[in-house]
Amino acid sequence: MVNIILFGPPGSGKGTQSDKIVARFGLVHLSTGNLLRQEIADKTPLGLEAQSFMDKGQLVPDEVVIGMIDTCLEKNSEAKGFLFDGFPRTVAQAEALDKLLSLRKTAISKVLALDVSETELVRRIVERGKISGRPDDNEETVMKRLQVYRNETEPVAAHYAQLQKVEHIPGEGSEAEIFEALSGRIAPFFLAKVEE
Ligand SMILES: Nc1ncnc2c1ncn2[C@@H]1O[C@H](COP(=O)(O)OP(=O)(O)OP(=O)(O)O)[C@@H](O)[C@H]1O
Ligand SMILES: Nc1ncnc2c1ncn2[C@@H]1O[C@H](COP(=O)(O)O)[C@@H](O)[C@H]1O
Repeated sequence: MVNIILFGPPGSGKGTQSDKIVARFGLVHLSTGNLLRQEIADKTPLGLEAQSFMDKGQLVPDEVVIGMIDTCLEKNSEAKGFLFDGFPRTVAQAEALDKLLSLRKTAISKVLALDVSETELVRRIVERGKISGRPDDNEETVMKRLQVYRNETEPVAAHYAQLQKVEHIPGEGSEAEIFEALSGRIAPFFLAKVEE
């Protein structure tokens, strides 16, 4: 299996690039943000619990998102690999993910981290807010989300850097350029499988 974490702060282009990556490589896209927004749209108890955290730019409790990912891995047991987007966001989530994958005799292949300046992140999210309808797409909430990212999510990169799994990719430039840079890091995992 090929398991990629697309890592980066809010607004760095993870969702945009995920759509292109899954189309090219056939990985299953697991975006915890999208899964949580679907729960909210469906008005489930999980969605109602998550909404209060999301609207304030806070993280949803670890056990909630880890449970969601566990269920998705189980449902997609035949997948050739996964693209994780917006997960893991805490070291506890990363450790739980490593265990869930190891139970399935697999592991994270690569963490691809998109680097974008804070000014550009805020610009993109405020711009997205004009059409997204997301209550967390405004300047005040994005500042909170960036603070949460620095405090709780950046240590996840250090967790995988210890395992030599992290590569940084410039996240500013055209979507096509960024996609080619990401594809160039993912393709070798598929070539290696063919040569085995
Ligand atoms: N290379 C790029 N240049 C300029 N704008 C971009 C680029 N890539 C994505 N965007 C725009 O920036 C916004 C954020 O992108 P996207 O939703 O993919 O980010 P994200 O990392 O998934 O964000 P979040 O974690 O907040 O959901 C979107 O409006 C998207 O169209
Ligand atoms: N992995 C996650 N852990 C905790 N909270 C999460 C996680 N993924 C998403 N969330 C919540 O949803 C919003 C939006 O997520 P995006 O990935 O940016 O769409 C995020 O601010 C958290 O509240």
